[in-house]
Amino acid sequence: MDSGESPVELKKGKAKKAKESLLKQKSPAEFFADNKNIAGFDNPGKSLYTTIRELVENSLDSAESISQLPVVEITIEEIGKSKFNSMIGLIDRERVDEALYDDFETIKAREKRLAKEARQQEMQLKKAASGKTLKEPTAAKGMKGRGETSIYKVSCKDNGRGMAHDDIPNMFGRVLSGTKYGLKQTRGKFGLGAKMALIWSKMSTGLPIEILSSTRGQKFKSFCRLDIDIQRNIPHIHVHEKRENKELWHGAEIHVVIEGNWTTHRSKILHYMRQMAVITPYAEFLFKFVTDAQDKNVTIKFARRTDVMPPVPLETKHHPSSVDLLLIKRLIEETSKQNLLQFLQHEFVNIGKSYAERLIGEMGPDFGPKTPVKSLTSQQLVRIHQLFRQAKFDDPSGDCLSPAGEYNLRLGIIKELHPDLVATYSGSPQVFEGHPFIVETGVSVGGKDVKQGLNIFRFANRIPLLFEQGADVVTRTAMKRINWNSYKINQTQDKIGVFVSIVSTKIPFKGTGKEYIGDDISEIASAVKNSIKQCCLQLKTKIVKKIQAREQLERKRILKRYITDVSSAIHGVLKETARLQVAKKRRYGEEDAEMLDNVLANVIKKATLEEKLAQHVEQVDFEMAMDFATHGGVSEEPREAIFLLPLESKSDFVQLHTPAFVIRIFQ
Ligand SMILES: Nc1ncnc2c1ncn2[C@@H]1O[C@H](COP(=O)(O)OP(=O)(O)OP(=O)(O)O)[C@@H](O)[C@H]1O
Repeated sequence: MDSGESPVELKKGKAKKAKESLLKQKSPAEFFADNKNIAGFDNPGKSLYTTIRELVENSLDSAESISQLPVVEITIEEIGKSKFNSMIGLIDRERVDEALYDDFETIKAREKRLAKEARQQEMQLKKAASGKTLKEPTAAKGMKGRGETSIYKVSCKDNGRGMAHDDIPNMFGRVLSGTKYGLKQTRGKFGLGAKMALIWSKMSTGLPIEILSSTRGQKFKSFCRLDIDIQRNIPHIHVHEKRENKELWHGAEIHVVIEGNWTTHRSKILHYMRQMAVITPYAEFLFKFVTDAQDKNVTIKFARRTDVMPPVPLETKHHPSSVDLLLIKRLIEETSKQNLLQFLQHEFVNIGKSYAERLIGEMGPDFGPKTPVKSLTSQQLVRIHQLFRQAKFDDPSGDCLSPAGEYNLRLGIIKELHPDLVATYSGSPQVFEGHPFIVETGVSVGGKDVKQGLNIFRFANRIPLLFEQGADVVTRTAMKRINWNSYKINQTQDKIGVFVSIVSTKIPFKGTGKEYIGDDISEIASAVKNSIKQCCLQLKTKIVKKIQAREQLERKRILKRYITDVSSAIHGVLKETARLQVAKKRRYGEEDAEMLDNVLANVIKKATLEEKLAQHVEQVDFEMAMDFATHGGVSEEPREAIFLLPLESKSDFVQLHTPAFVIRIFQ
């Protein structure tokens, strides 16, 4: 068709159209660079925290994947802006136009600030004199103080699996690439963390990331220095070479230089490390913060407390109820199985051969066990998907999961809170959207350095979660759905520790920053509630016993307090009565008369009465304790049958029941 336009006009038209088009594309790297907050890189301080997290979690995943007890060394070296400038060959410049800078103050503004500070100081002094608590004076506008950022070199070294030489550039320089997309309990999942650290370094310092790595038995170490082409989402390699590895070291060592803020996030970073050490007691962590101001340096070694590692989580297959149409299509593309029967049987959990046959029968006449799976039409896939949604399948088992274990949780609580009482509970595997999960909980009461009220510690796939506490399912459940009073625990006054660890093949984090688990998945919310309640029930028994023991002690103490007075009163009455008997004013029976004689002869003294009364109080106390134990006191404890078996086993026995145990005596 002839438009009647000349080639020049056509070209111009096309260029105009291109200019007018609003359609633009973004690469994943560009998207995350623009929205770095959703990956936990909200500001320089938080970015420092998240970078450390991502590197540490990669190191642990890596060491655990080869069943190696992890040793992780983390160093944060403060470089400072001036040192950084000289590192990149930028000469420091003196300020010329002071008024250009954000922290510039006019003489008037300075006078105003000084006057305000003097007023504040005066008020503080007055408050201090009247014994009132003092508030930190707020920094005046223009003074950066805690907000000051700096440049840090973050290094993380581990003894893990290492990476294949050729894979390194993509592992660190292509957003959404990784080895943890399978259905398996791992800390990492998205294929994003390490790349975000690199994107942040590119955005804040412009410096590349450095990786040194070697796999087990490999005679060379791979060294790679790279940054990322954000628009194209591909690695931009500066150096990628093999180096000598005489000591046959295996693991990875990552160095990245980023802007951060140690001052504002120091406590969160240390808190994270401490909690990581709590939930990973089989790992050794060496944490260092190095700066020019020697007194600010930090070195902490979190020693390994056990050599027993939880079993390595296993990769599992999809549960039919958890797959969507896209996933079914992908599984069909990837499967090596030829026909529908084999496909159903081998690519999913909980579909045995006979169940697969029944499912195929239910799909209709167009389907048969021998139907080539790759020939299925889109409609047929929809039919399969619909059936997967409606049919009944056994729940996936939790065998592929590796929970931290009640023992580790208890150890952690004792280490963190030094409580007076602690109870732990490990729930059986449960399921949400076809993914198995296990909730383990520890609840404690009392302890030193613990604040009153609820102290909540959350872990997901053995990662400590420190941000967004208020929106998390654990916090909400503990605050709103547990009636602490009914377990004799005071929610506001007692020092309560709540540790909850959830593991799953899929943790439904809100956002890629892995900061909290929402409160909207009813299966998880009810499992969390149940496991906290189970701990509370155990605690209630202990607390009731403690209260009873305390009351008993108190009763004894009160009774004992009266012994002296009561004894002297009785002794006085007896003496008076004895005198009346001597004066023949009154006559008593033989036994009483003898007792009165003894009083007069000082055989029965005040001390004798005191001693007898004290013995009586002890006796009554003992009888009451026995009575309590026989009538239900001990019955709240879990009972276990103990049997004394004869060498040659006979089944003829009598059974004796006591409140605490059962004895079987064989005849
Ligand atoms: N220290 C390490 N040792 C061995 N492999 C590593 C190490 N760090 C990263 N990797 C590899 O690089 C891949 C990408 O890491 P990255 O942190 O970007 O994502 P991820 O850990 O898979 O997922 P997430 O974004 O959820 O953390 C990992 O899947 C892992 O295979």
